Amino acid sequence: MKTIQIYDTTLRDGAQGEGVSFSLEDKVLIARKLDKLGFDFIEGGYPLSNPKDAEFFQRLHEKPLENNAKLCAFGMTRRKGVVAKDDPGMIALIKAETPVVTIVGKTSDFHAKEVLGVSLEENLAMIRDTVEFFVSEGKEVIYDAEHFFDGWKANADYAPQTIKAAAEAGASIIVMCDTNGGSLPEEIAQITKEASSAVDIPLGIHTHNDSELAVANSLSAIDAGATHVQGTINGLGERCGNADLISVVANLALKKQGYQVLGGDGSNSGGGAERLTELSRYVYEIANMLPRNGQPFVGQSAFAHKGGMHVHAVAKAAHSYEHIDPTEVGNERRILVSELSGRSNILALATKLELDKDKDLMGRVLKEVVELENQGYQFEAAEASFEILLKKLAGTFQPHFELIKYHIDVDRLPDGTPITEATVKLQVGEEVRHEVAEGDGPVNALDGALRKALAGHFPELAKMHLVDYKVRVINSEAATAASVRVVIESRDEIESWGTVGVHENVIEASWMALVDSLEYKLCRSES
Ligand SMILES: CC(=O)SCCNC(=O)CCNC(=O)[C@H](O)C(C)(C)COP(=O)(O)OP(=O)(O)OC[C@H]1O[C@@H](n2cnc3c(N)ncnc32)[C@H](O)[C@@H]1OP(=O)(O)O
Ligand SMILES: CC(=O)C(=O)O
Repeated sequence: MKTIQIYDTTLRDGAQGEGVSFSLEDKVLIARKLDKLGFDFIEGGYPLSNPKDAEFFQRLHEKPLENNAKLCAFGMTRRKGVVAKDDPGMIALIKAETPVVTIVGKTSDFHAKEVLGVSLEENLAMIRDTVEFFVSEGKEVIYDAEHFFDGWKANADYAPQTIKAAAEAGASIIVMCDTNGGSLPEEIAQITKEASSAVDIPLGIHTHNDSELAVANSLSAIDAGATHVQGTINGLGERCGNADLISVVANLALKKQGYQVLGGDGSNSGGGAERLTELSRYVYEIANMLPRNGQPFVGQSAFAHKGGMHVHAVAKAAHSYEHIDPTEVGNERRILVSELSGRSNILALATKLELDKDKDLMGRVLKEVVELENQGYQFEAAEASFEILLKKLAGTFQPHFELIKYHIDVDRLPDGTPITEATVKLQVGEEVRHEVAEGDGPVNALDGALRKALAGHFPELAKMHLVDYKVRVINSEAATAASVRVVIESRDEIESWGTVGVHENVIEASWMALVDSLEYKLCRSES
C-alpha cells in the first residue's frame, strides 16, 4: 500500500483565484479544519506578500495545529544578485517559524532568461542557495518546480539540472508543477517517469485546470510514481483553478487500488473520504462563495436523479445510476420532481416523508406537478414547496396560519427616497394578528410584517432567514401580463430549502413562496 501525501494550498494558490479573499480568521479556521481531517501539509500563505499572511503564521505559532498536518510557508527562490540570508523573502519565511518552507523556482530556460532576466547558471545558483539556506536553518524544504512540464518539453537538458540542484541542496520533495495547466495526462505520465530517473528523492505533482485535466493529470503523475499531490479544496485557484483535492482524494480513496490517503486504510472503502462533502461546503461557506451544484462527488446535484427512468431504476438498485454510494463521501441521494418525472420520483419522495404511497395518490401528484410546471412552476429548486404540495394532496397538511389580507404601500419622498410599508392581517389559531413593517422593498416589508405577526406563536421562525430571491418572467410574449416565477431560498442553522410561487403579480408570487417557506420551517420544527 502506497501512502500519498495530501498537500493543501487553498490558503495560498486557492487565494489567487478571482473572487477569493480569505480574512485572517477564515484562514485559521480552514487550516484547523484541514488538520482535523488528516491533511499532511497545509500551505498557509506567502509571508512576504502581505501582513495578513505573515500574521497567520504568527497566530498558528502561538496556538499550533493539534493533529499531524505540517504547516508550510511559501516563497520564491532568492532574488538575482542577492545573498540568500539577506533576501527579504528568505527573512520573511524564517520569521514564519514553520517546520516546512515551500520554495518555487524556475525550471524553464525561457522563464529564467526572459522573465527573471538571469543566466541559466544564475538560476541554478538561486535554487541551490535558497534550498541550502533553509536546510541549514533546520527547515524541511519542498521544492515547487514551476513550469516543470513546459520547461522539460522545451529543454530536456536544462530542466533536469534545476531539480537536481534542489535535490542535491537538500530538498525533501520535488513537486512538478503544470503551472499553465496545458499538459495532457500522457505527457504528465511520460515526463514523471523521466524525472524519477533524474533525482532520487520523492516526486510530487501540482496541476492547474486550464485544460479541465488537473485531477486526471494528478492521478496520472501518481500512477507514474509521484507520492505527493498538491491542490485546493473545490479547485479554487489562479485562472481556472488548481486540482480539486476533493476529487483527487475521493478517486484515490475509493477508485484506485493500492493508495492510502488522509489516514485511511487504503481499502477503497471510503477511508479518509467520508467528510469530503462537509469539508467542501465548509470552505465555500467560509469563502462566502456559492457551492457548485454539479461538482463531482460533493455537489448538491452529484447524486440528484431527475429523469423518471433513472429514478425508477435507482429505486430498485441505487448503483444503476450512481458510480459510488453517496455516503462514502458524506453526500446524499436526491430525487428531483419535474415534468420529466414518473411515478417513481413521487413515490421516492412520499417514502421519505412517510406518506401513504397509494398508486392513486401518486398518479394525482404527478398530474398536478405536470400541470403546475406547465403554468411555470419548477420544483427542482423548490423541494420544500413540493413537500407541502404532496402533503396537501395527501390530506395531511395543516396550515399554521391563514391570510385575511395584505396591503403594500410604496411612497416616494420629495428627496427621492422610496419607502415601502406592508400590512399583514392573519388568522393564527383563535387570534387575529394585524402587523405592519417597513422594508427595503415590497417583499422585504411583507416578510417583516409576516414574521412580526407570527413571532409570538412561533418563536422558532427567528432562526430562519432568506438567503436568495430570484424572479423570472415565464411567458414573455404576454408582455406586462406575463407570469413571473419567484424562487426563494431560506435557511436555518441546520439546512436550506427552496420554495416557489407563480402569478401574474410579482408580489403575490413572492407571497406564495414566502408562505411555503415559513410553513416548511414550522412543519420541520414539529417533526
Ligand atoms: C506559480 C505561482 O503561483 S508562484 C506564486 C505567485 N503568487 C503571487 O505572485 C502572489 C504573491 N506575490 C506578491 O505579493 C508579490 O508579487 C511579491 C511580494 C512576491 C513580489 O512583489 P514585487 O517585488 O513588487 O515584484 P513583482 O510582483 O512585480 O515581480 C515579481 C518579481 O519576482 C521575481 N521573481 C519571480 N519569480 C522568481 C523566482 N522564482 N525567484 C526569484 N525571483 C523571482 C521577478 O523577477 C520580479 O522581480 P524584478 O521586478 O526584480 O524582476
Ligand atoms: C507553484 C505553483 O503554484 C505553480 O507552479 O503553479
